[in-house]
Amino acid sequence: MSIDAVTPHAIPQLAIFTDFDGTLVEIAETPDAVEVPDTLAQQLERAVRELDSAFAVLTGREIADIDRYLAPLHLPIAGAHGTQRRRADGVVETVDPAIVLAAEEIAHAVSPLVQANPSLLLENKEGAVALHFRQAPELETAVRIAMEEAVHAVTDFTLVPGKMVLEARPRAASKGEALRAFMREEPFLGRTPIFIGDDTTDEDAFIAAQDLGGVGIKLGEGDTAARMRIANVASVHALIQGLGDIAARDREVALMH
Ligand SMILES: O=P(O)(O)OC[C@H]1O[C@H](O[C@H]2O[C@H](CO)[C@@H](O)[C@H](O)[C@H]2O)[C@H](O)[C@@H](O)[C@@H]1O
Repeated sequence: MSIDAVTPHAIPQLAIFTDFDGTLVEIAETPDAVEVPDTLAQQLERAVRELDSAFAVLTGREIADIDRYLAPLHLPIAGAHGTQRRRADGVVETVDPAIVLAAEEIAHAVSPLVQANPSLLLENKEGAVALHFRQAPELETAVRIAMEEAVHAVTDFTLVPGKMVLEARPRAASKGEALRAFMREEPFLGRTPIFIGDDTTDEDAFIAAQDLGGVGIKLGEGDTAARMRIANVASVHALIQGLGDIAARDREVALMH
């Protein structure tokens, strides 16, 4: 085969979606204690460039949290489990005030349990609530009961278990729906999605990526819909770097044709 017969793209043009906690950074004892490597933002910036900006974070955290950890990057982000979304053009979609209010009501309803047990940690996010029991694993059942009661008192919210946390989010929002929304827009449109995550809250997005012809990559063990696995956070960083390298090489080959 002559070199002219080689297709310009060695792999399909990719859109990379990644989770944050447990995937881009190691899990820490509390949400504020995560250690973000100094080089992470720079590493991501390069991959973002090589992938023509088809790179987004899908996270349970709020968008502002991720902006702070990945400064000066301002990536497309779905925050609070898909309740918030900042598109690639920088526009942040407005969260329905009824959803914001319902989340506040849930947080208010579980606050007596938190006041009685200061080792619990409540995160009151825009349109979602997380109740962490990492510092008090013995309170998992009490957390579940309180969150179930609180969610039943509002409309259209559901519970999602995470790592030593129980979260409430709107039924209509998920990382899967967020991934599908990004994929309908430039610069993601027409690309092949890859989603990397580590948690049960990532399952919707594994399924969405695979429905759209791409791949879900699960970090760690446990049942999953993802077709591929990756061992640890360091391997995720290496994978993102490698995919950036391939995109850069494909671009060079394409320029030669
Ligand atoms: O979707 P993610 O980006 O993985 O975010 C999921 C939740 O992550 C955070 O909680 C988890 O990470 C903490 C720091 O490592 C850890 O202390 C906690 O036990 C984990 O559950 C974050 O605080 C939540 O808001 C996110 O929804």
